[in-house]
Amino acid sequence: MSGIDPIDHIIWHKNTVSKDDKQKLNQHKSMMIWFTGLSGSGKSTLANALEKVLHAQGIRTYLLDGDNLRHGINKNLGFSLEDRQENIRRIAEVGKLFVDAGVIVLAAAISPFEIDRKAARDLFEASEFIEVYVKCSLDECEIRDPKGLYKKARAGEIKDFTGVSQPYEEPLSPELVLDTSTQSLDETLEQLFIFIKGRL
Ligand SMILES: Nc1ncnc2c1ncn2[C@@H]1O[C@H](COP(=O)(O)OS(=O)(=O)O)[C@@H](OP(=O)(O)O)[C@H]1O
Ligand SMILES: Nc1ncnc2c1ncn2[C@@H]1O[C@H](COP(=O)(O)OP(=O)(O)O)[C@@H](O)[C@H]1O
Repeated sequence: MSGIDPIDHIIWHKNTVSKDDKQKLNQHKSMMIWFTGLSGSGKSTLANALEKVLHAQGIRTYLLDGDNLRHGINKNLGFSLEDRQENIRRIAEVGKLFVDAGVIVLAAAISPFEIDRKAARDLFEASEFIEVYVKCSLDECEIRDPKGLYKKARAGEIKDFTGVSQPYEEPLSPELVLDTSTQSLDETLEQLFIFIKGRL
């Protein structure tokens, strides 16, 4: 290796139509709302419910769901620590493009490691990244088991399963914590909507 990074020869070209211009056209700010939590905690349910409310108010949104992206852009990734890191990196980078396009992005991914969530956060301006910890006890997630995955993980049919055979690190300083073990969907959605409305 020559020691010269190819990135040294790639110069950033500033786009003529800025993020600010796009936000003005949309008449709202753009941001990344990042949902993290155990499988079955309620990330997808809450993200879909919030998107529906925002969409009904004429707000431009896009939902990046970890499960869905693993059918396409992330289909070559598994659940090792390295693959999860790359999964989060891609979701965050794609989300950044949407935020740049003036859109409110909702990303729902387990994102179990603080270091990967921090790397995602660092791609955005401070006010643009809202980390929502969808908090739910492992016991309750296992009772819900909406996809039957905990049962399979306990039976040893799925390895590296978050909460069972791989850790979930609770967020250190999320913007919002929603406790779905003790509160209904309507209650948690209301808290979330009030918080986001204050940032629009
Ligand atoms: N080993 C293992 N561990 C955790 N989850 C697993 C695993 N294998 C498959 N699944 C299913 O994949 C969904 C998690 O994908 P994510 O992209 O959100 O994961 S991560 O952010 O990279 O940790 C997760 O979706 P949710 O249940 O919606 O969280 C599971 O349905
Ligand atoms: N307050 C709540 N918020 C979100 N989901 C909840 C809540 N209370 C119960 N649930 C239920 O928990 C399950 C969560 O599933 P899901 O949204 O797929 O989780 P995740 O995307 O985190 O894997 C759903 O069946 C949902 O109806």
